[in-house]
Amino acid sequence: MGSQTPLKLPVIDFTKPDLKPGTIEWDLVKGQVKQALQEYGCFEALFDRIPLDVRETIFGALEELFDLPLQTKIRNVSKKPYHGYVGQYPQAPLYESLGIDDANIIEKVEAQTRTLWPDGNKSFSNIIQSFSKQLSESDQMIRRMILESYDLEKYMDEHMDSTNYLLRLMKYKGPKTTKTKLGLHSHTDKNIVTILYQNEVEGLEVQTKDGKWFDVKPSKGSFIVMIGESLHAWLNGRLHAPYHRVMMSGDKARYSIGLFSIPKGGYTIKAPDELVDEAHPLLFKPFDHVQFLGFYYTEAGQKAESALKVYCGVQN
Ligand SMILES: O=C(O)CCC(=O)C(=O)O
Ligand SMILES: [Fe+2]
Repeated sequence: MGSQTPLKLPVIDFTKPDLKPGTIEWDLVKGQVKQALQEYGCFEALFDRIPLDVRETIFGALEELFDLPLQTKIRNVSKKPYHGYVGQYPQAPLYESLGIDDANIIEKVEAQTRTLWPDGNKSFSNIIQSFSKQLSESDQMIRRMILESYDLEKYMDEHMDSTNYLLRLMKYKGPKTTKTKLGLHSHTDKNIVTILYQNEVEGLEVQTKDGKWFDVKPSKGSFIVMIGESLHAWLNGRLHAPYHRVMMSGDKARYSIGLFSIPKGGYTIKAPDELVDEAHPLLFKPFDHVQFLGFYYTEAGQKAESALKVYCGVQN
């Protein structure tokens, strides 16, 4: 909490012109991505696909959203657990969030916007969709690099087609104390890749592989890319899915946005044969992400240190 381990995440620059597969630039960045994800499970990323004015005005859209009455916000529901409105939890009193499923697809965003604003809200749905669409292209670029790094090109189309995008919009109230208060409890993400974007209020902390917490302080306008447990499992443990949490202090609200690439229900996550051998025995039995989430949100799933290991871990 606060000024603990003075560690700075690697910063990876994706803004170079002509960052295309097959170029020297691409291979250099690809190497940095692999190294950062093996070591920390996350890195800070510079992307320039999303115009600066969108990056700045999107927090205004979040403010407008969270200023809606609670009765309105709870109309944001989803069949999948943790995809709709989450908040008013005694264990996390500062935290509130909403989810937009298939946030890169305009018709889907407009329909979900109408549950909040019955007459629609064009400026809200447009900014949410364009932010998500551009960021989903960055997600795909990073996943392409990861698959190439492990010589898994033949799975590229299947892998890309097996996910959809959830955008979560989050608000953490300032606790208005000098003492640090929990914003969001320590967890690993359960999906494939998460890309986080935040306003100027810090609070995200990540745990290193050897258990030390450190503050993540992205520079203005940059993003945090993080691996979830579904990718960790699919790659048979090659990349690390880090524990992280949010700790809050001060008066100001933290707004953050997460784009989550999530395996579709019905798609079985199974480590490719290429990644399973004597030195790397299979870590997880094949599983369905949506069914796993069902377990994760049970009492047993919440209690487990690693819900995925309890659910489908192989005893080696
Ligand atoms: O607000 C943040 O920066 C982190 C959010 C997060 O970890 C999550 O939604 O899974
Ligand atoms: Fe997370």
